[in-house]
Amino acid sequence: MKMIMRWFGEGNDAIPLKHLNQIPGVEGVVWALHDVPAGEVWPENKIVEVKEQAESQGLHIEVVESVNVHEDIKLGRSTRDYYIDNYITTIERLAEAGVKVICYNFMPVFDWTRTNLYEELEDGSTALFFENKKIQNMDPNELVRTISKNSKFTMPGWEPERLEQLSSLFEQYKEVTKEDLWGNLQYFLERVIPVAKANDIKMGIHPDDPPWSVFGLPRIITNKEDLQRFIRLVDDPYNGITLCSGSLGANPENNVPDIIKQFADRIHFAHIRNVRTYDNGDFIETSHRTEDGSVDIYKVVEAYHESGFNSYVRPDHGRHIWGETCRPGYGLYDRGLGIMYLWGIWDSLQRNTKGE
Ligand SMILES: O=C(O)[C@@H](O)[C@@H](O)[C@H](O)[C@H](O)CO
Ligand SMILES: [Fe+2]
Repeated sequence: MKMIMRWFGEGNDAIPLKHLNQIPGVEGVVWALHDVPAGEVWPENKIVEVKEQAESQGLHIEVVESVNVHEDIKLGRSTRDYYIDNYITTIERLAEAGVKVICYNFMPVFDWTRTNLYEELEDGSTALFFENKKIQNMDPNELVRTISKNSKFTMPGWEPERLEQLSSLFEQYKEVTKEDLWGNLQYFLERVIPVAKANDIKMGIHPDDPPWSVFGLPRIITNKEDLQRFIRLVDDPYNGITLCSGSLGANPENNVPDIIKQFADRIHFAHIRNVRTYDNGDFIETSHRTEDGSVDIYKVVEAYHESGFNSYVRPDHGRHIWGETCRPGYGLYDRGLGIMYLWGIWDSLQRNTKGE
C-alpha cells in the first residue's frame, strides 16, 4: 500500500508539511484547492504551487480529495454541462501536474455529517460524533452553525458559498428521487470517465457518510449493492471507488472486509478508520485499533493484503489527543498512530506470506 496523508494547504492546516514527511512510510499528500468553489476550474498556477511545496518536502501530490461536484450536476439542471466542462478541464490540468487519482462524492448538499466535533471519549480525548436522535429533530441551519463555529478553518464539504443557499437547495432537492440521483450520476460519469481514462486519472467515489439519508435528502452510495450498481454505470476500471471503512462501517450491516474483497480491483484509494457504533444509530470515531471500535481494522487491512492491493491508503480521521489544536478529525498525532497500526498489520502480513 502507498501511504499518504491529507493536508489542507499552506495557511489552511495546522500541520507543517515536513511533519507529515516524518511519519514512517508516508510518501505523499492528499490535497485540494480548498479555496476554489465547486464548479470552477482549478487555476494552473495554484496547482503548481502545491506541487512545488509538497515536492520540496519529498512528498508527491498524486491523489486529490476532492474535486467537488457542483450541485447543479447532482440536481441534473440544464446548467450541468457547463460545470461538467469545467470539471473536465480540471481533470486535464491535474493530469498535467502528475495526479493519478481523484476522489469525489455525490452526496446532495452536505458532505459528511456529525452532531458534535468534540465528543469526549473515556480517556479524555475528543472525536467526531453522530447522534441519531439529535439529527432527526435538527434544523439543517443549526447543524451548519454547529460545524462552522467549531473550527477556525473552513470545513471541507461545508464551504460557505454552498451552504449560503441552503434553503433554496433543499427546495430543489424536493423533486429529486434516488433514481433521479442515479441518473444524474450516470450522466456525469459518462462524460467524465472517458476523459479521466484518456488522461490516466482514476476516479474514486467516496461513499456517503453516514451511509443513510439525512434530512430527507437522497443518498445512493451506502452499501455493497449500491457499489455494485455504481461500478456498472460505466464499467471501466477508471470508474472506481474510494473505499472508506469508517463511512461504510457506521452501518453495522456493512461487512467492510467483505466489500473490500468484492471490489478490490476497483478501489483506487482506501480511507481507513474505525468507528464505534451503538444500537440506537449513534456512532463515534475512535482510534484505529480494532479493539477500540466496531470495525475490524485487522480484517480490513488483511482484505487489502489478500487482494494484492497496491494503491493509495490514508488514515481517515483521528481523535484529538495530547492537547493538540487542529482541524476536527485531522490532527497529526492520532492519524500518525493510526498509520503505525496499519503498517504493523501490513508488515506482519507481508512477512507471513513470504514465509520469513
Ligand atoms: O470526512 C472527511 O473528511 C472525508 O472523508 C470526506 O469529506 C471526503 O473528503 C469527501 O466526502 C470526498 O469527496
Ligand atoms: Fe473517508
